[in-house]
Amino acid sequence: MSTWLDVPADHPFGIQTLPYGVFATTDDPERRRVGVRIGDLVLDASAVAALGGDPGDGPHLAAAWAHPSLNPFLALGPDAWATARWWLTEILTDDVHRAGVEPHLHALDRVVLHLPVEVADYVDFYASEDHASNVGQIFRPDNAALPPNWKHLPIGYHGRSGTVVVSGTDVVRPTGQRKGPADPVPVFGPSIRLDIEAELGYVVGGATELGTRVSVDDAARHLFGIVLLNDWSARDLQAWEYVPLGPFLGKSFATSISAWVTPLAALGGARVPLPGQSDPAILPYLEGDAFGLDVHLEVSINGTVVSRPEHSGMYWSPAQMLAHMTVNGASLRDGDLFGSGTISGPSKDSRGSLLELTWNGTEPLTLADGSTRGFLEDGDTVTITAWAPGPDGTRVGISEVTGTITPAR
Ligand SMILES: O=C(O)/C=C/C(=O)CC(=O)CC(=O)O
Ligand SMILES: [Ca+2]
Ligand SMILES: [Mg+2]
Repeated sequence: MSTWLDVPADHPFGIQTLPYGVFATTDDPERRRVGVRIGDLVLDASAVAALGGDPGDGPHLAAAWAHPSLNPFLALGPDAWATARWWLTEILTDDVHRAGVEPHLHALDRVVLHLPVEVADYVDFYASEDHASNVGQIFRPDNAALPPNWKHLPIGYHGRSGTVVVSGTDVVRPTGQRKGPADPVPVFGPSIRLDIEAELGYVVGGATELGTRVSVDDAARHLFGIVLLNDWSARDLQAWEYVPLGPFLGKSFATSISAWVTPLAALGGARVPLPGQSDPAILPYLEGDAFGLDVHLEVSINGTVVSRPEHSGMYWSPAQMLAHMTVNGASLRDGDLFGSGTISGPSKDSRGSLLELTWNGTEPLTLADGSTRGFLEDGDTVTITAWAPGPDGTRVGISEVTGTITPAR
């Protein structure tokens, strides 16, 4: 499959990828609408859909895509998502559409990208066995590395959807309470253990009714796509506040996601079996087509690569997380977002947080400029990139998530 556009066949954002985002042009910054990335261009999707004509499926999508978020498109559900992808592929591959489409392509460096989704509910899971056992050893050295429920259910917590920000947004160092072992009483001030968590975020559509549940087999009908997600975490605030109700202010100050949502439909070639869940056996409601995803991540701080986590090693799959999230009858909303949890592998250079990479700051990392880090300093820029295998030996680019730490206010 090839496009009439001048995009190299090995471009990670070629015709095999086609992620969705929300953009405005620098000339007209107030008019936000849905765009589709192809190469280093952004297609104004609603403008092209509104042209109508052959192949004829565009017009009903034009209205959904004219909005400043993907939510109305997410609400249309999986059949419309499939039609849309087919239609976009058609207009970008058959050059009969070239004259109509070309005026609606904008250079990536002439647009501003916005938060792609108005995030409804945000949940973060804890699905990497290596991450969970590392954090268990660090935070709870007197207990077993994994909690007793860990292999029976995908553990998660509800986060703060209103502080999910788009890639490129600065992150203000959070302030709060901490109490180290040597402090007789809690201390108030800016976090001194500010960390990252490299994760995938799953974007949900096709809202469901309260009281119903979604099976593992049906989950893919609600999983629209993925983003890269950085769950910024203040480890000192977290360690003091989290017993017994779990993460709260230590993680709610900001969560960054990529500007482009990669549709699950682009990741057919990345589906892999899960590493294995036979011991202990899982309950039947968590069984089904629980595919894993072979996504390769790279985490860098100020340009130095510090880790290469592999999503394929995750114990729990997104379909199982979605089934678990709704097993009690909780409804799904268009724009729900859930995180995979920190992606860590067995080797030291595949850990997805500084907490693990530096073993709670005791084994600092050295960056290319010779400076060392236990945790993040003001001015540090953290960037996560990723790719997944696509059709015919191509790579599907997963758009980066980046953010810079600014001083506490
Ligand atoms: O085990 C803990 O007490 C804390 C774990 C985390 O901070 C990780 C978390 O947010 C879930 C995850 O990203 O895996
Ligand atoms: Ca997390
Ligand atoms: Mg967060």
